[in-house]
Amino acid sequence: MKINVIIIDKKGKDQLYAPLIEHYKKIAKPFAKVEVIELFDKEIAKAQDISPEAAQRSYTRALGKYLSGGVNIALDPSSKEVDSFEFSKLLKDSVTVNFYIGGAYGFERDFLSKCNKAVSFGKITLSHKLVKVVLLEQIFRGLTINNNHPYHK
Ligand SMILES: C[S@@+](CC[C@H](N)C(=O)[O-])C[C@H]1O[C@@H](n2cnc3c(N)ncnc32)[C@H](O)[C@@H]1O
Repeated sequence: MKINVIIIDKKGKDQLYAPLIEHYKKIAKPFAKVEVIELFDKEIAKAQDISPEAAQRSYTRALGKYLSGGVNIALDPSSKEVDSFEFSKLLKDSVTVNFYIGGAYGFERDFLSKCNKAVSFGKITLSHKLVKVVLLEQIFRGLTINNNHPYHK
């Protein structure tokens, strides 16, 4: 199984969280190959200076090319809240699952409508860097639930 975490973020800038991210990728290996794909370019930087709408459009442009392969799940604070057991079901019976983390201005409605599902980790807004860590822990937890591994107990 392949799990891609696709995030609007500058490459290699999160040294604070990098060891945790590597940790979760490593311990998930017996169950799935987890890859983190960071996307950021001049167009996104420029759009973020123009308006929230322009920023969201630039995120859709960057993320959109990944939508064609696998099950697509956006992380969106205003969508349906899921607990860890519901979350684990998102990982069941799929060859490829793509998770999307938005930039500072969140997602365009149009992008969310193209995903198979949008889920929330609660009403609080987490920084995109912190969401990445929380998501990776939940991915590992979900994989252990699905594989009956004691970690989730
Ligand atoms: C700084 S937040 C953006 C906040 C933006 N105002 C919004 O409503 O989406 C950056 C990204 O982190 C993710 N995120 C932050 N808090 C979240 C939560 N509670 N549940 C799910 N995703 C969250 C989302 O993918 C969001 O696009």
